[in-house]
Amino acid sequence: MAPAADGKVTGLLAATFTPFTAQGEVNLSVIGPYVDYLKEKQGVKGIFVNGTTGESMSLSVAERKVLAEEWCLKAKGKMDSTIVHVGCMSLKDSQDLARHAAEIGADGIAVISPSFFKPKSAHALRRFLQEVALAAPNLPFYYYTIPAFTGVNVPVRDVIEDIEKLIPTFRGVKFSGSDLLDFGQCVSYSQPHWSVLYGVDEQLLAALAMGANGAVGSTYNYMGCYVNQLISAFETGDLVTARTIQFKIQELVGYAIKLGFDIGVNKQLMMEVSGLPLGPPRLPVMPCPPNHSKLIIQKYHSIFD
Ligand SMILES: CC(=O)N[C@H](C=O)[C@@H](O)[C@H](O)[C@H](O)CO
Ligand SMILES: CC(=O)C(=O)O
Repeated sequence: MAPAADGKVTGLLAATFTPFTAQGEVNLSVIGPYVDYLKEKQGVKGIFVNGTTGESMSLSVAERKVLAEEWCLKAKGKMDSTIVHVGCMSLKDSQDLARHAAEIGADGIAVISPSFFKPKSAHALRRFLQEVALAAPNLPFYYYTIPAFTGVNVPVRDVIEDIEKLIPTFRGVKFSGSDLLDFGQCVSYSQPHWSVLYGVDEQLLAALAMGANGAVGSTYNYMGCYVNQLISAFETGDLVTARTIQFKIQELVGYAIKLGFDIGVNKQLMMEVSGLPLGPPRLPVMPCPPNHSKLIIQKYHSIFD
């Protein structure tokens, strides 16, 4: 997946963690070194900020703005794409963040459906997305589905039907669900200038076979270098190598799920692998228990070293 000349997003994007101080305040000073780590050590060429992994729904709008600004600033000239997630429960907050993302030079915005008052139809969801997109009329727009978290199960294929008539800036989907029927139908309907990006890292290979243009995920923070090898192997038709790497990722994620995988555990793993001081997660997410962190990092090294 060579970078496309037309700005189309391809390859691997890391869904970044939000660095906090030990006291739980946003810690902007880590973002510069974090970008360098992703580029130099993980070979990651894009970032997806303030998403699920970044605990966006636990951040204030003001925090999301300073974070987005710092990520864009530090990623400039280093990352091929910086996508800022701007979805909120309130349309007004989402529009505010969308306008802000345009001002700070983000390469695109993504929006998750509101999940307290859930849209009851594809139409309602499309109208919400449209109103957010209109606040940043020049920015590439991505719909982000993550049904396990939102409880919103509107088929994405229904959301994207003739979507450019509503949202001329529509450029793709970040698909963090395991419904490969819906995913395949999105790829099959996708336009040449769209990117259909997959977000369930432990089954990326299946999505690549189905035609994914790229991947956005939390584990690319610390396994990006291996997943780049998986993608290259897939592209050269070496499915044996691609599967070997995918199975290693499944072994780690499967192990973490058994222990209780959440953003606290995931963030701890990233801190241990990268050495970056990312701080604790924010309540209600709890910090990773020290015994779990030890076991998971041992597992990581036993699989990848
Ligand atoms: C819930 C969540 O964080 N999903 C991420 C992206 O959407 C994934 O990258 C997962 O963290 C990853 O696939 C591990 O399960
Ligand atoms: C994983 C992902 O894409 C997110 O954190 O939003």
